[in-house]
Amino acid sequence: MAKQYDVLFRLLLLGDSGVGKTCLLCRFTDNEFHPSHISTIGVDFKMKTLEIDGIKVRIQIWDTAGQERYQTITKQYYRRAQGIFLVYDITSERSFQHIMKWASDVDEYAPEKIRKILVGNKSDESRVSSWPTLMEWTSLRQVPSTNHNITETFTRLAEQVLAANKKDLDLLRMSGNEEINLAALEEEEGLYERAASDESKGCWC
Ligand SMILES: Nc1nc2c(ncn2[C@@H]2O[C@H](COP(=O)(O)OP(=O)(O)OP(=O)(O)O)[C@@H](O)[C@H]2O)c(=O)[nH]1
Repeated sequence: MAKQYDVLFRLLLLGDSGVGKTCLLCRFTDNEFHPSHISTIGVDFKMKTLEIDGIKVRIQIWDTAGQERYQTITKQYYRRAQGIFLVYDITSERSFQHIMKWASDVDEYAPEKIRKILVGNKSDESRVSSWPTLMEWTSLRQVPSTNHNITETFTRLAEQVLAANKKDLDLLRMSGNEEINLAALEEEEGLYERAASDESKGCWC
């Protein structure tokens, strides 16, 4: 049987409630958009496979609730991620200001090697947050930002995770591993199953 992927890893969507994390994910995996805001409860995930430089990359994308009351739960997922999207809404300065808080939580709870990308969502709206502030922030924190389309945004972070783990991947490949699971899913079956059973509740679009 042909193998389904060469490498699997986990990405996490973080940001205030309402910035559009669930919609970003649904547009990426199912090409669907729904106008209503139904807050995510805890966490939810979807999978997608991309091909990058001839490598089949399976990504498991975790959509976290932006609401404060779920943050104890969602923080538990940081340390299992290889890449993080810090999402804000370009029409909400407040959501951009809160990025500092999200980023410092990532620094505290996520592995050092984690790759981050800043995403300004709702680019179809006319009000845009202050670009000088954005530039200052991204250069200070060395976090790249993106104004690309959805697929490009997910692909860009996946490329960065691949590049960050290249040495380990090469070693694993040389030792004959067929499918390389950076997310080490087998250790977390309970977590995985619980989230899967909640999927219909958390993400309807
Ligand atoms: N105009 C516009 N609206 C968007 C866009 N993306 C999302 N929205 C709207 O923003 C609202 C919130 O979107 P969600 O994806 O549910 O937000 P979320 O960040 O997942 O929210 P929580 O689950 O509460 O953390 C919804 O009404 C969406 O329709 C976008 O690109 N443009």
